[in-house]
Amino acid sequence: MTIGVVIGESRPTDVTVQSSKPLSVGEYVIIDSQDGKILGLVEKSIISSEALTDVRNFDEAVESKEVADLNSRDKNYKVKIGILGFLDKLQRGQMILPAVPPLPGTSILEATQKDLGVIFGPSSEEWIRIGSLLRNSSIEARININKIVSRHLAILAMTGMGKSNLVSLIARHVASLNGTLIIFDYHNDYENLDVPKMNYMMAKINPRLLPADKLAEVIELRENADKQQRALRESFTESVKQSKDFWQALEESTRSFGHMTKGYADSASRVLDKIDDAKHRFSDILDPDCGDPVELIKEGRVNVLNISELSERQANAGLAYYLQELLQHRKNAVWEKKGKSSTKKSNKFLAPVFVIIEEAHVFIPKGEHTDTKYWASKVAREGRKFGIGLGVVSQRPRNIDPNVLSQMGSLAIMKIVQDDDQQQIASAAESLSKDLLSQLSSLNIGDAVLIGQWVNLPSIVHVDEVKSKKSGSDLNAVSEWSQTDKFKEIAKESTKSMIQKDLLLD
Ligand SMILES: Nc1ncnc2c1ncn2[C@@H]1O[C@H](COP(=O)(O)OP(=O)(O)OP(=O)(O)O)[C@@H](O)[C@H]1O
Repeated sequence: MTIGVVIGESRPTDVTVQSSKPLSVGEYVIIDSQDGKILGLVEKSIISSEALTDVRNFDEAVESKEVADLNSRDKNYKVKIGILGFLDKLQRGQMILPAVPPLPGTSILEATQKDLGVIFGPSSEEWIRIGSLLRNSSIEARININKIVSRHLAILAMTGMGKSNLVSLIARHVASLNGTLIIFDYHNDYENLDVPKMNYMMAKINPRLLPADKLAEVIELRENADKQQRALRESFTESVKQSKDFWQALEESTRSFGHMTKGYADSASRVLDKIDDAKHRFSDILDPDCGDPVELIKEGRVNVLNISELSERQANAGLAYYLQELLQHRKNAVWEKKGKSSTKKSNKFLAPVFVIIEEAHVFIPKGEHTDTKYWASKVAREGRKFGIGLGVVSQRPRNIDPNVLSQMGSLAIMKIVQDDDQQQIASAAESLSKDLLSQLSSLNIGDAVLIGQWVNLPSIVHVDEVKSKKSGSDLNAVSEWSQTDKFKEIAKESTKSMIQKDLLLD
């Protein structure tokens, strides 16, 4: 059905159209050009009224409204449509723009399932459903999961706009494909994630496996306390690492270093305090007897590593360790497959893994060195060769390291209003056009702009809500307070009856 006609000047990249009804920004349409069907995206939509133009006061506005209501030709729907390429070529994955612009007078048609289905919802196994097109809601939106494992992913949005919902959706699909996913969960958002055979665990750090400077970080020695750093470094010997009782051996070694080394008694004693403190405060996290924590990750499963109990520095050291080890395991596995491995050690992670880092701006910050950033950049650069994909999730894209962000081959961007966040994303993602960028502040919860290699074309979609996901949703303080009130009554009553019982017993 014809819904518009090309008018005015027309270009190979965009046309202006007079339409029969208002069209939504983000809607796909077909331009029935002289050279074949072209897919277009509504980029601008303007409605004007002849009668209500140049109105000078309220009375005139009221009168003009009556005139406008009576005149069926009063409203004018003008639309700017961006040209995406020839439809048949896009359906085969090629983006070819017309050399000659569509002629003025060319008809604009509604896009059908047959036109769009192949482009936005290919049916092969690696394309997983993520939702539907926001403006053509009958069309399924799918993403290519292979591309995010090989070329990485960023999920960026203001808080509460649906980042963890999207992560949960991806996790479900990965689980159904028997893939290996590791989520570093900084706010304990995924404990109740409803995926089969999920492996949920507290992230642990085995102090024996750390280099001395990292051990200093996790027991929270001050960075510039040089003498304490040295005391720990010298005491943290191979025999301490191998000893049965790690903490005791480390303490003895530190004590003896303090005695033997002139001018270090006080520093060693401070290190001993720190060790004692860490041993008690972080007993759940720093575990010298947990073996290699990477061994606890299960292949072919969704693994959620709760890092919410770790301090920022500990989480950083922990994440860096996991990333380094995972990359090494994948390298060994790939080399072994190619018959180039020099180690006889049996490798874990024989198939690709996907790692998601929540709160990426904390661990991969702009303008500041962190170990996680070092390893994340390495994974971002080398992951493609070795089958380790990185997913970064953040509500503050402006604070993420731009180099790492620009290595993310695919992006899901939800509502973002801050200008500097938008600019940072725009400079990291070439395929984010100005028009799509301008859409970001008007998106609703669960709406996302998808760009990059995981989609055939940039698209605006509404992501499916993961209904059974209990995590992440805002808590209902009012209802919980009313429950607490009831509990208080019960508590009061039961205490009363106990007091009565006690009196009777007396
Ligand atoms: N696609 C969606 N459709 C409908 N509702 C959604 C969708 N995605 C998320 N929501 C709702 O929005 C709320 C916040 O979602 P979510 O926890 O995923 O956001 P978030 O961006 O991860 O937030 P935070 O930054 O606080 O972690 C939830 O209550 C969720 O049910």
